[in-house]
Amino acid sequence: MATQEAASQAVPSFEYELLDGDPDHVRTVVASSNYPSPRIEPSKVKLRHRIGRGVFGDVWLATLHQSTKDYDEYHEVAVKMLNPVKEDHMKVVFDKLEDHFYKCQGGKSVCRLYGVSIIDEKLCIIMKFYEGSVADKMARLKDGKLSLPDVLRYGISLSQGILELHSKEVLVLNLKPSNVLLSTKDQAILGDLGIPFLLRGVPIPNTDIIQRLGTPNYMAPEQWQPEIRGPISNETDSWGFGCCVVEMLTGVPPWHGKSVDEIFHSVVRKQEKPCIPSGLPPLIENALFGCFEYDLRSRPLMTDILNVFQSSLQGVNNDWQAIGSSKVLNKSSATGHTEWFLSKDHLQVNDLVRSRKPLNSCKSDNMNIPEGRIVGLERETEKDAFVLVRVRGIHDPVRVCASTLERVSFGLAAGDWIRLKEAEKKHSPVGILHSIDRVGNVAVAFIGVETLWKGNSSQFQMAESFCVGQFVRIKASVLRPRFEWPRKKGGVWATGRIWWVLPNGCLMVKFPGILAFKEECDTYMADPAEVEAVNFSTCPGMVKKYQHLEDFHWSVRPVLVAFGLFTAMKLGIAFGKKVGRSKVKKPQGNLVYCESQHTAEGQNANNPAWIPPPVKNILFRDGVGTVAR
Ligand SMILES: Nc1ncnc2c1ncn2[C@@H]1O[C@H](COP(=O)(O)OP(=O)(O)OP(=O)(O)O)[C@@H](O)[C@H]1O
Repeated sequence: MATQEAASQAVPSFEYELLDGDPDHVRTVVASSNYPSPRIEPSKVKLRHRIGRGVFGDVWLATLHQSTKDYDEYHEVAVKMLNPVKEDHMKVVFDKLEDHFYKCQGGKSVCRLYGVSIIDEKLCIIMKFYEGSVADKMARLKDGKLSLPDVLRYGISLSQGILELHSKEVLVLNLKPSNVLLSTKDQAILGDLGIPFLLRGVPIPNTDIIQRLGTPNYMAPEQWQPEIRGPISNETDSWGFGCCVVEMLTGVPPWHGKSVDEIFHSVVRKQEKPCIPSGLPPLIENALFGCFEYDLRSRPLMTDILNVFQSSLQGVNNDWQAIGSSKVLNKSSATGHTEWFLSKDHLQVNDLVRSRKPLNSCKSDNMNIPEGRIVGLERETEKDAFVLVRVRGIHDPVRVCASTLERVSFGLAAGDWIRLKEAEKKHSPVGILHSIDRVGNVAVAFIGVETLWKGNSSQFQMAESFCVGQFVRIKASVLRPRFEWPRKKGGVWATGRIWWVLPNGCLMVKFPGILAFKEECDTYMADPAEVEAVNFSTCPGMVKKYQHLEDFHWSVRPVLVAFGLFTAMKLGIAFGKKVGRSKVKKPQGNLVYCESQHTAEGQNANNPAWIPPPVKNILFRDGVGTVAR
């Protein structure tokens, strides 16, 4: 209560400017006047009834009272009342909310905001009331599906709204049909202006509620544990957008009927993707496939999606029908990069370039151009554009397909492994470079940071790179690794094989040398700063080399033991036979005991191939006995 009073006292009175009496044009004068704050006194908001309850709070229909000395006005508004936050965080979050308010102002395709307030000790966003959402419209239809032209139309304005937020460095993270509102002109309006993004890291008093960064059915893989599997970035919203479109087309939300744990298992662990209905225009289908790439770097940006939707709108008709669903195909090129990945950086004349490494690979298979400079561009076919590269030692410029080259600035290219010169405690010092511009500004993903880390190339040096298939082990100097890691008998760190590299450099490691009975227990994570590569050449001595061989598969040891036994038996048999034969031929004592026969009957009785040829008669020197078989 104290917080609320304090907030209310601190809140300056809020003024509106009414244009032509149209509530659509009620706009705050805060931004343009002397008023420093969009805060609205709680007494001016009268809650009427609750419209709905969401993961991050409730939405109410309310009346906003506005009075000046000249007039008294009441406006119908919607109030998003956020879930309670801890009292000692209230001020910080309220300040953030205020800042968020300014950022989200003025977009054409985003929900119009009127102000922020604290009502009943809960943070509130006061916004324009819209007639309904895309989810409401779908609920009114018999099969719940929208027509393709409607989906494309809504998709266009939705992507414009998302782009407006991205331009202010705000991520939405909660794209779903109930958060796509509809204007009176049936235009899609982005209704959730990044509430999960705003509230990330803010503790809530109710510890029973699991805080998530979105709504499970619509969440991208990195959104589940952004500090570990991140970063969350603009492409995270591409996944959410794809989910929205699939639901609009099919009438069914992605992962419908699955529990939160099951969705996590499908999306994050098994790397499954929502099903895309077949029969869509190829460009749309291709963009949707791209939205569901596991590695966010391979997904399209909102501008790419907007272009595709705009160009597909002409020429589609209402007759489209969802025919079954198609699984996502891997559309990566020879280097493992999608067209969306490649479209994120365009080469220019004078750029330093080198041959592009395949995705998650340590070395380029084809280092045709170890280093060169672009001296000419061919732009006729943008997608497969060719460039002319001047390479040292070659007289004429070489004509190369642009997609096989990567730009190198300040010695770094997107995808490189880099290490911070001055380590920070809260995150790994080793990360993956996501982008570098021509003046050296970089965006890097680290374990321990939820979003992309922005800085300058001078803060980094190259780090050892890791790739899928490599064997790694925790460095001996690391006593307590960031993530759990198995040990071998005797307490030494086990060696595992990299199975996947996440966009922040987090290594997903399997232990083929350890027999795991549960699927969930067979994958471990590792901080690249804490591991070292292991291979035959770095294993000193035969014992270490043999131990490394055991890391390849848990069956190596049993197979080798069996092989050893087999060899021992074979040798035994051969030796026994020799001895036996020589004794039969040259009997010297009363009793001739055939050792090889005994061995074969005892340990390999089930294996006829191992039994020596039947012995009909064994002669004793004195001719007393015969053993028949
Ligand atoms: N400005 C608005 N005008 C009219 N209806 C709105 C407005 N904002 C939200 N709604 C509607 O209120 C209902 C509840 O919204 P809310 O955003 O709280 O729930 P949600 O979308 O299910 O969950 P989340 O909290 O994850 O966003 C939804 O049906 C939504 O369409």
